Amino acid sequence: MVTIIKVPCSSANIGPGFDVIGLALNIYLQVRFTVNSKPSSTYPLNCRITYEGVGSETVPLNAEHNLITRTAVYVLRCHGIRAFPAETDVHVINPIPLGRGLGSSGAAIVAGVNLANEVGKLGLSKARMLDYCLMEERHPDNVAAALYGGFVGTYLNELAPEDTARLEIPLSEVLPEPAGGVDTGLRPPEPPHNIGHFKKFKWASEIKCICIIPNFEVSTAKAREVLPTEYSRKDIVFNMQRLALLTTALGESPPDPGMIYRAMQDKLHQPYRKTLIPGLTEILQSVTPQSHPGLLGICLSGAGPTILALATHNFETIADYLIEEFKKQNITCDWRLLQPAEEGTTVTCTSTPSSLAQESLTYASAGVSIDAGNALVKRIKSAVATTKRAGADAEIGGFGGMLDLKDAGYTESPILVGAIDGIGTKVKIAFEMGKHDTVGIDLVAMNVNDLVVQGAEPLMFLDYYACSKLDVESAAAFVAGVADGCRQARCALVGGETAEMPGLYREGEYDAGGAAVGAIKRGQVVLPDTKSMVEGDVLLGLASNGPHSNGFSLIRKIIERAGLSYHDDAPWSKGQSVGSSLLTPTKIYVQPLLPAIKKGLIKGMAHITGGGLLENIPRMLPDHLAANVDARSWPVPDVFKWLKAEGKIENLEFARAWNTGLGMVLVVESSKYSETITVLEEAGETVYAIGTLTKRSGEGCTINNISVWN
Ligand SMILES: Nc1ncnc2c1ncn2[C@@H]1O[C@H](COP(=O)(O)OP(=O)(O)O)[C@@H](O)[C@H]1O
Ligand SMILES: N[C@@H](CCOP(=O)(O)O)C(=O)O
Repeated sequence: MVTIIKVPCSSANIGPGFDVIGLALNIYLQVRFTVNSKPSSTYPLNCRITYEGVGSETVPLNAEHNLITRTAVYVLRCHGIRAFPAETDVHVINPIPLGRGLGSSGAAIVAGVNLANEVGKLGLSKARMLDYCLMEERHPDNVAAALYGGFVGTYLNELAPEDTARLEIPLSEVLPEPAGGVDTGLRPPEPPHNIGHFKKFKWASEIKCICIIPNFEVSTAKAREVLPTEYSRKDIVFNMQRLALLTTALGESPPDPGMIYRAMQDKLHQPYRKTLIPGLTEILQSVTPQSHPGLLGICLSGAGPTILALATHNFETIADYLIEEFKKQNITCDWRLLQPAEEGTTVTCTSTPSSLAQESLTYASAGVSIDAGNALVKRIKSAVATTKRAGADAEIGGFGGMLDLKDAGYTESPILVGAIDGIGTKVKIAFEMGKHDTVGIDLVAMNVNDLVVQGAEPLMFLDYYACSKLDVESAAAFVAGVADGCRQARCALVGGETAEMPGLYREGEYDAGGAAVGAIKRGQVVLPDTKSMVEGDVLLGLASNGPHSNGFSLIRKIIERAGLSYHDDAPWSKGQSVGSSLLTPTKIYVQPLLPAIKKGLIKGMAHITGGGLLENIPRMLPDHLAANVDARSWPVPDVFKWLKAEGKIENLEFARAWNTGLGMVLVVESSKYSETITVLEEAGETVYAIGTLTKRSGEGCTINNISVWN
């Protein structure tokens, strides 16, 4: 049996709530343990620790020194158990940055108390566990949020003098060096009952947390040493007034930026901590809801140095700006877009086959949440409805999606065309950036662009979203992107599938695919019309949006080899991060192309995806004709120039891996090419005459003057 304890990180104080309020956020410490019955163990306290993630080089793996296991031993000893059962295997997976004000120590302590509760079968209530946590971390904000989840307010009892004395007794009395004393064999002092109290507040779902995480640590202990021991009545009243309003204001939809921004001011801790965090005051004052729409408020996260900016939109712009402000102090930062972890600490057991036979199982216990699936359907209904078109109402919930061809304008039976595709590894950049609302556009684009090259009008779309554990927020953002793509292509999103498959995908990741159906009116030419193509026909190229949705395995390799993070500035695009530039959605060419198709201006089209110009152009040509393309006739976008140079990509490989700046290539009769350009330019396209068709003697596509790419 493997038991998994999952504890969220937390942001404490939220401005005026020093030592009072905490917000659990969705980065989780995981402690997995098994107890393997053995007569004895050679590990200290019978516990073997392995560790992966943040701090793997610094966090001690000796159970007497490690914060998680030391905390667990304290709780066990309070219950007369001197050590872990022989032999306990503890594996820690920690993605929480240490010493940055995101409650890593609070999470470790909560995990330790839960670990003791599980291995010792102590049956402690959460309230009692909070008492134990508070023996180690004396401020309740982080531990209460991590234990209970969500946005919490806390207070500690005023203790009797003897209890205060006991509270002061540090862990060192019960644990051997270096924690302090020798193992006396005595029971350690137990915490008084019900020391900590908490209340959960509402949190408006549109408020997200931008965490700007500087590349240096500030220990919470040090950040408490710089605080005064006494405050003026004026400063205390200042904070209390703001705190009282803030806790309600953050639960109201829509949130009031003016109120929240002012209510997040503080006079009790931030002004004193500026000595530890260069530029803190200036950075906190550098953004307002007026200067940065979407921003609600900004403060130090916990004891810092992380900055917490609450916002409803424009997350990346706000983050980029704050990162630039830190740069002025020569501090580099990482950033994360986080959201509240409502559930708090969870403990799950993965049973071995023999114990599995004993339990009453549920679908949820196997990791599939029907409730989350239902919540997602509710969330996406309105976005899906915006894709309604003639013939389809785009209402989800049925077993199959429908479209009435007659209502869609097809009175005679049309030719139906289907396409199916995925996004590829571009999704991995969405995971890195925590931005899920554009890859759905890529998914639609990859399909509908394939339909339109046949001359078909896209009519309906269905998407497939598969993940390990369904995160309603990111799945809803993904579907909003799909709906956006469908609106651009004017096709109805008539259905889809969300598959939650624990164990199949990595946690926090997903994959997506989709299929589109379109139609060609009876009598209209099906493209490519290879019979009509002749030598001298002109090739037109339509500008792309950079790398569309293929070639990303190579792109990711180049970025990795260049040592860049996706949050770093894009070397090829000022003011944009690597990730946001690469997430630019694939261009959807449907609406600009359909009028030109209807006018009979186009003989054939090639959607430039994997295989690039070299492989895709010949797909639309007859065997006797070849494309002669001049590499000087269109500009290669800066992103491609940088990728080519950084990856030392040879010219022919370049023309095969990516679209080089052209997302679509058209064959047009030479007499119609200027009219076609006019029609396409009027529809907003950038068009280049890139070559002509000639008699084929060898390759189906030759790129001349390719050396301009050197
Ligand atoms: N998962 C963990 N395992 C062991 N020790 C940890 C873990 N997480 C945090 N700690 C300890 O807590 C310290 C950070 O605590 P603290 O200064 O309170 O910062 P934070 O703001 O991250 O809570 C780390 O340097 C480390 O010693
Ligand atoms: N209220 C405490 C919160 C410390 O949080 P951490 O995440 O920095 O440990 C304080 O401000 O000292």
